[in-house]
Amino acid sequence: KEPLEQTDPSSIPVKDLFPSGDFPEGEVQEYKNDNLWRTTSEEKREQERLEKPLYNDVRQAAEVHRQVRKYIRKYVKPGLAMVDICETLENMVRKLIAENGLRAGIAFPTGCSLNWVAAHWTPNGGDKTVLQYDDVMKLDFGTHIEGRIIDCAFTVAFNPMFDPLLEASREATNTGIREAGIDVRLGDIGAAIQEVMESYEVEINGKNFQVKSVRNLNGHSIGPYQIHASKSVPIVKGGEQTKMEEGEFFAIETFASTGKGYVREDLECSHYMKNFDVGHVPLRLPRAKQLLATIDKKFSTLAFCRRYLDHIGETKYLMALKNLCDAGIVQRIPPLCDIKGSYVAQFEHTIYLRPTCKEVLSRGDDF
Ligand SMILES: O=S(=O)(c1cccs1)N(Cc1ccc(F)cc1)Cc1ncn[nH]1
Ligand SMILES: [Mn+2]
Ligand SMILES: [Mn+2]
Ligand SMILES: [Mn+2]
Repeated sequence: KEPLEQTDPSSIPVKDLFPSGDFPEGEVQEYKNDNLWRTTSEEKREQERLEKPLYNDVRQAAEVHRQVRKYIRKYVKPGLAMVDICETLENMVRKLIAENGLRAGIAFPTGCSLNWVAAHWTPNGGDKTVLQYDDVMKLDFGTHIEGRIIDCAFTVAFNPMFDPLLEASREATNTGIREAGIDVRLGDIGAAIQEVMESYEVEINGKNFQVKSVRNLNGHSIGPYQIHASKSVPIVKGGEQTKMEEGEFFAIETFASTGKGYVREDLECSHYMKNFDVGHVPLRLPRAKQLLATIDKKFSTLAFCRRYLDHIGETKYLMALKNLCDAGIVQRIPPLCDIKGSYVAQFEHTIYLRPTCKEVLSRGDDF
């Protein structure tokens, strides 16, 4: 059967567009250097046939990501409230992914960090922030099917003076993706990313800057229901000798800055996430006990934000949430900021190191 046509704005769940259950493959890249044997190995091809259900889950999540961002790019304009941008995006993800509890849905809070805020900012309820013409907004959102997460981000700026800053991150991210591969040292990827990043200079409001790669932000490996697994992918040169391995998912993301190229925690926290390696903890405080039960049921180990607690009907939860954080059960993930007045751009894709090739799962015709 032929895939059906999506409406505009999108309304049909992606799984109904692909009745065969086979979802579009991402961009396939061959591994560099001596891994070319993998492309033709019968054993490796057989291994992939056995992994087909996994590929279709994560490819469905990737197709949802592509369709949502295609609509949102047209929708975002100066003058829109940040809350409206996030809720429009989140409602579209819920529809296109056919949200179903912990089996299919939003994977983490919609990052819409502005200007010198690099990551992990989303408005809390009641926030009045409005998007401006001169803003540099990083839209970083996640989709998942059965806990298989697509973590993918792009930057929106209306003023063309920011184009070279955006291009620096976009080219650096594509360089990181090309360098990635089985047995590649994470530190070597960081060096390649930094070299591209620092080859850019930008003029903003009459001042010249050499673009810096933010040295304390990283890409990361991804596991089932675990947005950051054990490995970090540096975006500057350094000694990281750990290697990438077959069968791993990675978020390759870079951050281009006109500031210090170094971020610190600042502003009110919105993002939270259960610690992956914390088991069952007996709690006496009734509100904390009830909130933990809700988190376990609605988010499990996926990251969430205050607006998501509002969305499921939780109220007056801040003290209980503080209790869970102080007990080490939930971690705060605060906004990460370069110096005030600077600008940061980001591009991010999720890749999978398949037995026969590297698949850029979230690649679209946009970036
Ligand atoms: O900075 S991270 O915490 C990190 C941890 C280890 C290496 S990188 N982080 C993981 C994450 C944390 C909270 C989220 F809601 C979503 C993701 C990277 C990231 N943020 C956005 N996209 N990707
Ligand atoms: Mn991300
Ligand atoms: Mn990421
Ligand atoms: Mn108990």
